[in-house]
Formats: sequence, C-alpha cells, structure tokens
Amino acid sequence: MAEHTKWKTSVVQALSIIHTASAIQCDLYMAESTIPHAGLGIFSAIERNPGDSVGEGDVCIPILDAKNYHKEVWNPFHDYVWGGEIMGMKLEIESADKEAYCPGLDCAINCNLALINVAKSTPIYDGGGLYRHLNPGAGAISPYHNGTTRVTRKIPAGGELFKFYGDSWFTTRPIFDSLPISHDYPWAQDLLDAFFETVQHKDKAFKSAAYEELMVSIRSIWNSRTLNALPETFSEATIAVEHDLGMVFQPNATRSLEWLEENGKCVDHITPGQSTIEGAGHGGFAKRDLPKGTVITGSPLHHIPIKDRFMPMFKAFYSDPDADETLRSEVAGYQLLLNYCFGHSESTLLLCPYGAGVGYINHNQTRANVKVVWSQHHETAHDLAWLEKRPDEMFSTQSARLALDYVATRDITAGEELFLDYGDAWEEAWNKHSESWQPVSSSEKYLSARDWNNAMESLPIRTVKESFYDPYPQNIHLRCHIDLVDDEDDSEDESEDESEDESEDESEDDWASFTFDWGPSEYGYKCEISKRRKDAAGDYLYTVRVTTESIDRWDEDFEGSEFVDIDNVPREAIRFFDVPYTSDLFLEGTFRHSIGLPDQLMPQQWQNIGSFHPNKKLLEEGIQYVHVP
Ligand SMILES: C[S@@+](CC[C@H](N)C(=O)[O-])C[C@H]1O[C@@H](n2cnc3c(N)ncnc32)[C@H](O)[C@@H]1O
Repeated sequence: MAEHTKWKTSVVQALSIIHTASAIQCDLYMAESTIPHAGLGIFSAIERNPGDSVGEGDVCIPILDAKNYHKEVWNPFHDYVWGGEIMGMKLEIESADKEAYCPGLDCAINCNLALINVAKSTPIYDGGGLYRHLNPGAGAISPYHNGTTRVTRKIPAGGELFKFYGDSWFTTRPIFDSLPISHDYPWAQDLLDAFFETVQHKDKAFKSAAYEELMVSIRSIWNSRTLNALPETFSEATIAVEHDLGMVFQPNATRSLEWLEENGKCVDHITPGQSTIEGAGHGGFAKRDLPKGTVITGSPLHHIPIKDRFMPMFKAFYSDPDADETLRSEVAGYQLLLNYCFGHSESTLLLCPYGAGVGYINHNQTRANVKVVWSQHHETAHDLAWLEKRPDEMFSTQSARLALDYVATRDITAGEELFLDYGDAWEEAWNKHSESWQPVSSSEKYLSARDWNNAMESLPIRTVKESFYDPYPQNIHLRCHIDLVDDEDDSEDESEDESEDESEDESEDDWASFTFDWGPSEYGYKCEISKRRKDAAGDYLYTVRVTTESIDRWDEDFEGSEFVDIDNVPREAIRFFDVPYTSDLFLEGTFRHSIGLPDQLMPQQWQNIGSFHPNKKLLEEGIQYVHVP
C-alpha cells in the first residue's frame, strides 16, 4: 500500500474512533463547577424532574474509630464525609467516631443553597452475598450500597447538581460568613413578595426604580446573609416573584451541552451489580457499549500521604474520656477504606478515587478490560506538578490534586463486568489470604440481626424471663421504634382538666407512639421485653422497658439514660439489631489491601519506602495530626 494511502486509512480510522467516542450517550458529566473556586461538580445532560434518580446507587464506606471525629486534624475526607449515623452505620461501633465516605457521584456534588436539586438517600445494607463461614472476602467489602441520588427540584439539561450539606457546613467556615444559608432564601422570597405587593399598582418604571433604590439603601445599613440572597436587579426580582428565587440563579448554574461535551468527563458508563467473580461481592458493569479507548470514567483522588497514620482503625472506646491512653491508641487494624484506594508497596502514599462507579471495579488479571492512566485532559483538574512532589509535601492541601482516567482496553459490550488488574502484589496477597483463611470459630452458627429479623418476622419475641433460659445470641440486641411524645399542648390540656382529676387515668399511649417505618437510618431505642399478651385479634402486644439513651454515651452532652416502661407495643415496632463491633467488618484477619497503582504510573518522588529518603525521619515519626491552618 502506498504511503499516502496508509496515512489516509489511519486518519479515517482515527476519525471513526473519535466519531464513535463522541456518539456515546452520556447523561452525566463531571466538570468545573459553576460555583467559583468550588473545584469540580456534576452536571445533568438531560432535563430531570423531582423523583427521578440520578446516576446509579453508589457504595458508602464506613470510617470507624479513626480519631477524626470532632478533631480539626488534617483529613482529606473532612469535606466529603457524611455522619455515619445518618448513613445507617450507627450500630457498627459504640463510639461517636464514625463517618461515611461515599466515593461515588455523591462526593462530587456541590452545595448551592439557592438551588438544592438533589438529595442522597441512606444506603441499603447488602453484604454482597458473602458469609463469614464460607467466604475469605467476608468483611473486605462495604455492605452499604445503593445510596441513590434523587431529584428534588427540576433540573434543566446542562444544570449542575446541588445537594444540601447542612447549614453548619457554611456557618462553621469563616470564609462563608456572608453567604445566605437555607432559611435566608425563603426570607428573601417573603421580602420580595411583600415588596411586589406594595408596588403592585405602580407602573414598571416606578417598580424598577423603587427596587434599585431599596437595594441601595438597605445594603448601606444592613449586611446580612438574607440580603445577599436578594436578586441584584429588578428583572431578576421579577423572575423570583413569577417563579421562585432559585430561577434567578439557575442560568448561572447551567452549562451548555456543547461545553459539557468539550470540557466535561462522562461519569455515566458504570452500573453496579453482583460481581461475576465468586466471593468478590459487588462489581461494576458497562452501562452501554464502550469501544476500545473510551474513557469510561474519570476520578479525582484524595491523597493520604502516610498510610499508617491515616488508615488505622483504633481500638474501641477511643472517645471514652476515662479510658486508658494506651488502649485508646491501640490499633485494631486497617480501615476498610484501604481496599478501595490505590497504593504501592514502595510508597506510604495512598490515593482514594471518587467518581461514579469507580469503587465497584473488581480485580481480574486475565479478564482485565480497563486500565488506569493519569488523567489526560483538564476536566478532572489533574495537576502534573504533583507527580514531582514527595508524599510529605502533600500535606499542603486537603483538596484532590491528582486524577485518574479509567480507559477501556478493548471493545466492551453493555452488561459486561469491568475489571482492572490490581497488580501482582494484590493478587499474591489475596491468594495468600484465601489459602490460609479459616472461618472464625462458630461462624457457621452466626446469624446477623438482619437474618434474625427475616427469620423471626412472624414469631413472638422472648421476654427477659424466657431469654434467661433460651437466650438470643450475644451479637444481637432488641430495639423498639417508639416516639416518646412530649407534646406541650397535651400537657396544657391536662393541667386545664386537672379539676376533673383524670390524670390518674392517663394511659401510657398518651405519651408514647409507635412507628413501624424502620428506615435504613432508624435505630429506635434499646429495649427489653417485660411481658407479652395477645390482643382480641390474636396478635401479640408487648410491655417493653426502653432505655432512652438516644445519643452516644461518650458524647459530652450525654445526660444519662432513663428506663421507661411502655405497654401495648406492637410486634412491628420491635426489631433485632447487631451489637456494635460484631459485624463482618470486625472479623479478625479480614482482608485489607490497597489496589496496586501500576508501576508505570509511580513517580520516583513517591517511592519513600525501603530506600534513603530526605524526609525519612519525618515520615517515621509521622505527621499524625497536622492541624488544618
Ligand atoms: C474496590 S473494591 C471493589 C468492589 C467490591 N467488590 C464491593 O463489593 O464493594 C475492592 C475489594 O473487592 C474485593 N475484590 C475485588 N476483586 C476481587 C477478586 N478478584 N476476588 C475476590 N475479591 C475481590 C476485595 O475485597 C477487594 O478488596
């Protein structure tokens, strides 16, 4: 073939690849946020309506007893974690030191209080089909999955997604001193409605002049968060009154689809499911056909400069102020998060990826169809200078500065499982673990609280007396879903009626009510069964003794627990829960190993183990708690 014909053929091939790549459907992009200095954000390429789900439900990883809680320590996850309690993890441990790191879409969604349009739901407990008596992988994967993101306000095509971080996220950070918080927008809306009502009979020119004048005068005397929620111009104020305040901010929070295609990274190609690898738990699957070379997703990386300082899980009761200091500093093992981060045997550095679906991709050396490369384009803010930094220099910021692209190494068809090669060190460690693995003793008899709830759904619950002779296993306890109603109106009524002296007759149902909607972050109160009787319909009703301990007992606000006896509690209001520290996450010898960062991606500057390093001493001593400046 003549040279020019070869050249022509390869250009045509290259163009067809580019064409195929750009033709792949993409409904979600990661790109520079519309909020200045907020880094990356997530954008919807299609219009979405309240109730729609966005992306695929993602994994949440508990970070437990890590000494992070309430501490202003250098912590790259600080701005990215949820309270473990609201993510369903309250009973994993006893101390309050629990956070939920949800490295999917959730980590990349910003908060714009004027335009909150999505909410994340609590993940569902799903152990991935692993059992402690059967699978060496039990405890090595997170059981918190499918935390879907749902639309709460209409999002136009190109609109950025915003979720609520909680007002305190802003009020505790001085740089947001004058930023409106959630109640400021309704107040500003009320103010606008009142203004427009006052001037309703005036002509447009009058209204406009009055609005501008009003803004100038109130801004000179009043500087508040609410004021900053008010639109700058009369025409924007009109939009706010005709629609709502959010609509004023929507245009600035929307990117064109052309811009997103050009500058964004598609984060919509992975869907989670049960892995095809026996014992690996969940896996990531191709949502659509992905030709060779497709960047399946991009993921920024949270950097942890010293693995051993930031990945340990400390012994229980760390937060107990009375506990012995040695016990509090004793390491119980590595955090589960280690299994979801990239590391290398020659470096103390760990890189934890976030982005839709990245936490789901399993290892398989022979079936690997995805590889990671340093992010090739600017969409995920990869800073090449960081490849030259030593790990100890990375304490300069908590923000992600590095990013990976996940690239298809061959044509992948929709529905195929995606695999990375985690590297020889991981493979060796896994083989060694599986070969030497022995189930912990009596694990074949182990049933989690969830198993008990399923098995016992229609059976009566044992009373304290019955349990004395026939106890439930030690890894479960009972909790009752009871609202202790402290209704002031009721108490006023009671005092008014005192003359009739009916207070004696007050049934316990007047101050306690039961709820049966055990959502994934509903824990009720610890309780035990004093008595059981049948009602007229033959259903059991229980007398329970509830411990009203609603907050962590190591919390400084803890005021002590009370016991309350409650009658006529229906079966549905009583459930089994795991006792803290008994779930698979705490199994002795459970597998912990980082995913191997490929050798070819490993800069020499990061290799700080096993050889002379200028900062070896510093690394050995550890920068355990570098305070956030
Ligand atoms: C990044 S996570 C992958 C998602 C995980 N399977 C889940 O269910 O959340 C890595 C962990 O998955 C499990 N895993 C991945 N590949 C595996 C394999 N080939 N065999 C067994 N377990 C595997 C291991 O527990 C590993 O530490």
